[in-house]
Amino acid sequence: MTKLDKYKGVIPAFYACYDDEGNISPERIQMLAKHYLEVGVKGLYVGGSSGECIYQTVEERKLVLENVMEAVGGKMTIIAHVAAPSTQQSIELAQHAESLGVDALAAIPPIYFRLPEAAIAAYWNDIMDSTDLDFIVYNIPGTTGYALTPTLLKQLVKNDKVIGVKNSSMPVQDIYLFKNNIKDDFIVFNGPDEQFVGGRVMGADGGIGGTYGAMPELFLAADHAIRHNNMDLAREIQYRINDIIFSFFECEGNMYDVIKLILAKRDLNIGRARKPLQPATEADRAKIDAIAANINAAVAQYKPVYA
Ligand SMILES: CC(=O)N[C@H](C=O)[C@@H](O)[C@H](O)[C@H](O)CO
Ligand SMILES: CC(=O)C(=O)O
Repeated sequence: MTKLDKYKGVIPAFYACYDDEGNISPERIQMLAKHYLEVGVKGLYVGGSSGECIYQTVEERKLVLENVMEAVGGKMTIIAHVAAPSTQQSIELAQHAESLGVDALAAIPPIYFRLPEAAIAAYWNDIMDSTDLDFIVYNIPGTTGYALTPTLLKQLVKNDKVIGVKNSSMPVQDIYLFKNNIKDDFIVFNGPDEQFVGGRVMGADGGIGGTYGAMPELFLAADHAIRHNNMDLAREIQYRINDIIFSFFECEGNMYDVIKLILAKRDLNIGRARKPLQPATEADRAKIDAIAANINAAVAQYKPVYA
């Protein structure tokens, strides 16, 4: 068992939990966190895209993390995503997360302005310098417009706090770039859920994903198949996962709103996605019923792989 084993596995990106008025719901946060603990995932990634972080205030984000920690802290690995519009707010969130006892911090690059790489490095280093926690660099060029380079990563890892990269770029070969020749005992998390199996084969140690929370059992089954070298089964499960993810995208509503409506059908009501994320439409409702049934069928089929 190495110090980094606690990060190796299936880590759902935790969804924003609101009450029926759209305010942060401590009860629903605790309910959802306990649900994932029971399902048996390795940890939770709190306050990322799936947590709708950019649509929440610093105070709201603190409340979210406090409730996750109260419900499952110490029982699962908790990674707090703390990037916020300013460095000052990001540091405030980082220090708050440290005071709650999370395992690690993660951050996207600075948002909105296209800043030079030196400013991006300084942003990540400022956050790292503000706590003693492990730090995960988040590479998600599709949404941030900045693609992490191995050159910058080699510079960043001079700081021992950097333990890994969450890689959400699309080329699976980027996992090789961030895994190979960076430093010993370095973690890469697969980002795109549609290529969880491909990323793992390329060397990702685990995954953090935005759709895991809708069907964690399928990712646990795929993870089990990979660990047991059953690649035909791993691929079969990945294809089933992808059919489900692509059906999310056939809805007019935003994926997170669609997923929330699916979770509500399983007695996991966490409210709706915040605007400007588009709400699911009436026309989506029938599709959502069918997707929920498809997820249930896939879970019934593949949960026995690991359970
Ligand atoms: C761009 C984006 O949000 N990527 C997420 C994180 O890597 C993924 O987990 C996606 O939510 C998922 O692959 C669905 O497309
Ligand atoms: C999907 C993901 O990793 C996030 O919520 O940031």
